[in-house]
Amino acid sequence: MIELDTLRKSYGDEVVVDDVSLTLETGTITAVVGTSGSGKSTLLKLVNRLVEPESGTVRVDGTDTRALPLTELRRSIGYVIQDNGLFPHWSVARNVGAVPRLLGWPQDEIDARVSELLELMRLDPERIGPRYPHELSGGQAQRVGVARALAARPRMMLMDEPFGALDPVIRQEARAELAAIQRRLGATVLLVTHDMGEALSLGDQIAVMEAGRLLQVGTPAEIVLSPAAPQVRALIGEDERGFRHLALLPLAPLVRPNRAHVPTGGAELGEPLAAGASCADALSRMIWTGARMLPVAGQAGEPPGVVAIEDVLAAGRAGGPQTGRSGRPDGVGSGCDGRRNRGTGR
Ligand SMILES: Nc1ncnc2c1ncn2[C@@H]1O[C@H](COP(=O)(O)OP(=O)(O)OP(=O)(O)O)[C@@H](O)[C@H]1O
Repeated sequence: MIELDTLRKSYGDEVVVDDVSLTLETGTITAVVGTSGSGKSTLLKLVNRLVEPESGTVRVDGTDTRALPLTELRRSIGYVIQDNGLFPHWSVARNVGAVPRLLGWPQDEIDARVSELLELMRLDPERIGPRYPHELSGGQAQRVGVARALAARPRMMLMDEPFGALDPVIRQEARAELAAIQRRLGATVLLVTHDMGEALSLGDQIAVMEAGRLLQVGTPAEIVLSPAAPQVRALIGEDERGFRHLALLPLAPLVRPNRAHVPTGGAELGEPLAAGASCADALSRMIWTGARMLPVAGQAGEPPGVVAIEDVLAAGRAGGPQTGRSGRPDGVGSGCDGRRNRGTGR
């Protein structure tokens, strides 16, 4: 667990981080969102002590980070910054292997890890490994930056707009990949993003910042259903709340047996929706095809079923009969069980 306890930092007479307290549970992703200049990056830098707080404490598993040697602290925390921060005179492979090398890993293990991570990031180790950062596109350099941060399997990751330079398709894949890696490593992640959709799809917890202060901390469902301030409402987008809510809701609880004999796929309806799809995915397909009922693939050995537009709309309605404040179901058939629907957020 990482605890930020009343952290404060000023530059001149501007208080950039204003008594911020936040707990990051082990193995979770906390997404920090907020307007430009609200202090998000500075908050991240206070955690790995790239910036020292004027007052307040950061504790990692109960230990005040000031009690740890700075190099040990930094090596134990993966750090990804927007402009990737790669060493320009080092090859990609050397950049990715930097922390394992500092930690004294044997060279063959470093080489294997570098190849594994580059492949994970869809970068050909043979072709891209020997290149220098200036020979990469912005998106490739950003993926190398993420690979480097993951290299020594850190238990903590600080990520500052890690996907900003990626095109939408690769960004979606990179998000899904991050979620999978994070689950596998059980890492604790603090992620800064401008993109509310990214925050909602990746975050177990969302922290909204404004002028150095935390306006609201909550689950994605709490932020969407009960924004605590007009600024939070604005970040969500008044007219996007319905879709944002639907993107958080897994479709599975709404699936009925296929008694209506809806065709399972075909050119008109497309492939059946994946068992792990969100309610937003279903509604989007319904709008596009004009179908009011769609086939859904079965979960692990279950037969395929169908989903009806009425159920999707009812599940997405804020304050509707099925939706509680925390996003947990109050009744049978609700699609809103508060579970994050990672990787399909928009
Ligand atoms: N080293 C510094 N010296 C002086 N002022 C700074 C310094 N670093 C940040 N600031 C100021 O602190 C405020 C918060 O900056 P920060 O980078 O933390 O915001 P942010 O929310 O991450 O912004 P963005 O979303 O635009 O990246 C800004 O007004 C910025 O100008």
